[in-house]
Amino acid sequence: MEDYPSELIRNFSIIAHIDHGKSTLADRLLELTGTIQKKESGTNKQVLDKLKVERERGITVKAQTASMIHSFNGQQHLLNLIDTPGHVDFAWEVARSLAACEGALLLVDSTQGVQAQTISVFHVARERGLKIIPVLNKIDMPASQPERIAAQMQSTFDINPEDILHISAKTGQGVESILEAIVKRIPPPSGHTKAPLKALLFDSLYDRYRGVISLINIQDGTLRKGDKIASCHTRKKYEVTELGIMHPEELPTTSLQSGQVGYIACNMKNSSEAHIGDTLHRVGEPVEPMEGFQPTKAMVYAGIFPIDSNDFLKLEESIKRLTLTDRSVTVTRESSSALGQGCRLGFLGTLHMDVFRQRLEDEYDANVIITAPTVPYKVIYKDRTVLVSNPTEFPEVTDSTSNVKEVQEPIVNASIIVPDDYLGEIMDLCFSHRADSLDHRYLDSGSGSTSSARAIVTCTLPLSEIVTGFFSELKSRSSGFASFDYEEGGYAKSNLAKMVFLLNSRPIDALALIVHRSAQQAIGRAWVKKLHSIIPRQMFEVPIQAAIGKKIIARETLSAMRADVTASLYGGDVTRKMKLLENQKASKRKMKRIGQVDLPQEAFYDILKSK
Ligand SMILES: Nc1nc2c(ncn2[C@@H]2O[C@H](COP(=O)(O)OP(=O)(O)OP(=O)(O)O)[C@@H](O)[C@H]2O)c(=O)[nH]1
Repeated sequence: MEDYPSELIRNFSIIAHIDHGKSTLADRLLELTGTIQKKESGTNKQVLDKLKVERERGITVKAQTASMIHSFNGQQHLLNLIDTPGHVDFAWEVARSLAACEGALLLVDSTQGVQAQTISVFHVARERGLKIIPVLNKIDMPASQPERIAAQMQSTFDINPEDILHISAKTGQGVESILEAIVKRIPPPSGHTKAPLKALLFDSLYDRYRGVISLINIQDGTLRKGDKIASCHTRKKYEVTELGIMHPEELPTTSLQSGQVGYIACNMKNSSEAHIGDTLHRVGEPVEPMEGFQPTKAMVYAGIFPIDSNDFLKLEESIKRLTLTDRSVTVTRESSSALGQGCRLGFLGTLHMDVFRQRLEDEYDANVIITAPTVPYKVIYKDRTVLVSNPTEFPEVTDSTSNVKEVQEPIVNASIIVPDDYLGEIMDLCFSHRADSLDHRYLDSGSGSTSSARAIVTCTLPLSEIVTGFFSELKSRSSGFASFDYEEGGYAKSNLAKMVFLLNSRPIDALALIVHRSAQQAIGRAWVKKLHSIIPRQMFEVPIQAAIGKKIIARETLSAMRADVTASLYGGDVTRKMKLLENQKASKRKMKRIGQVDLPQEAFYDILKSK
C-alpha cells in the first residue's frame, strides 16, 4: 500500500434516496475497475448488499466499504468507496460513513427527481464540507426527464446543470465519466504519512473466528501488522494481528497509511470495545482525539418474547449474537405476566425494528412475539424527570393525586415531497397525525400535461404518530409518489395517558399502550374489536374492556361456549375418550391464564402482528 501516497487516493461515498440506484452503481464501479468480475446476466444480486434481508428487501442496512484501483492519466489511483445505507432510520450510519470521505456522488433517479432523502443526505454531506458530484441515473428509461430534474437540482441545491453527469447504472452508460470526475473533482485526503498515527474507527463487523474487525480511515501516519495501538476512548491497548483493504472482500496488506481506508483485526473480543467515532493511536504516541460521533439513540422500543416460553434463553442468545453485528440495538431483560420472560429492545426506527425481527427469524429461526412499538416519553415529576419506554411503567397521569407535573413526547421535523395532485391528501394525513407548523412550497413548476409540479411539505409530527403505519399510509394515499424523511426535533408537552386492556376485569400487561387523549376513543374501540375477533371463546362470558385510569373507554363481550371435546363420541370407546381428554389437558398447559381466561400464546402473536 506504500505505492499509494495521499495524492493518488480518493475517498468517496454514494448518497441517494432509496432505490435511486446506489448499489447498482457501486457494482458497476467495482466491475469497471476490475475489482469484481462482471456478473452473468440474470443475476440481480448486488455485491455490496450482503445481508439476506437486504437482498430480499432491496435495501442497504449496513454500510459496506470497498477499495478499487483505477488507472487515470497513466497513474494508478486508489479509490475507496464507502457505501452508505439509504433509509431514514440509518441517518446516523450515513453521517459516520461520510466522516471518512472527502467527496460524495449525489445520485438522483432521473425518472423521479429530488426526493425527501436526497435533500437530507445532501445537507449532511455539505455540512461536512464534502465535494459533491451530482449524478443523474436511469437515463436509459423512457420516463427519464434529465433536463427537468437537472433544473430541479439547480433550484434545490444550487447545482450547476453543467456539472451533472448523466448515466445509467444498469447499462453502464456514462459510468466511466464518474471515475474520471472522482479523480479530478474530489480532493485527496490531507494526512501526513510521517506524522504520529491517528486513525478514525468508522464501522465494525463481527467475525466468528477473529472477533471484532474494525473499519478505519488512517488520517495520519502508517499502520503495520504487529503495531501496538490504543483507543483514545477506552484507553485499552491492542496489537494489530491483521490489516488490509476491502477489495471488496478482505485482502490483507503489509501496511495502511495516511488517507487509506481498510480493516484491522486486533484481538478485540467484544464488539462493545469498538466505539464508532473513536480515535486510535500508537501506544506511547498520544494524539488529540478527533471529534467523536453522537452515540446512537434508540427511538422505538418493543418487547420481544418467544412464542414458547421455554425458548427464552435460546432467543436471548440469538439476540445477543445479532447485536454483535448491529450495535445500534439496545437490549434489556423484561418480564410480562402475560408473555413471560423476554427482552426489551431499542431501535433507531421502525424499519430498523422490522429488519432486526426478520434477521432474527431468518438467521436464528426464532418464533417471536413483538409488542406494539413505543417511543421514549419524558415524565416530569415535581423533583425529577424519568424516561419511560415501556407502557407498563407509565404513571397514572389521570389520577389527581399523582405528582406528575407534565408528560412530554419526542417530536420530529418531517419533510414530504409530493406531486401537486396529492398535496391535499398528504396535508390531511399530516393533520390526522397531529401535525403542527404545517407549511409547503414548490420545488418546480411541473412540465405541462405530462407531470405536475412537486411540492415539499414540512411540519412537526409526534414521533409516536409515525412509528406505526404512517409510511404505508403515505405511500397509499399518494399512489406511491410521496417520499418522506425526518430528523429529531426534541420533546414537546403532550396530553397522554396509559390505556390498558382488561380481560374479565384483569389487565393484560403486554397490551398496554400510551395514547394521545384526542384519539383514545377510536384506539380503544378498534383494539377491543380486534381482541374480540381473535380471543377464543371460553366456557363463560368474558368482558373485554379498554380503560384509562378507572374509566372504561370501550367494551365488547365474548359470549360463552361449551367446549365438550368428547361430545362427538357416542358410546363406549373409553380409551379414545381418555385420549381426547388428555389432549385437552396437554394443550391447556400451553395456555396463559388471565383472569380465568385461557389464552394461547399464539393469540398474542395474532393480536400484535397487525397493528
Ligand atoms: N433502468 C434502470 N434501472 C436501474 C438503474 N439503476 C438502478 N436501477 C434499478 O433500480 C432499482 C434500485 O436500485 P438499487 O441499486 O438497488 O438502489 P439503491 O439506491 O441501492 O437502494 P438502497 O440500497 O435500498 O438504498 C433496482 O431494481 C435496479 O435494477 C438504471 O440506470 N436504469
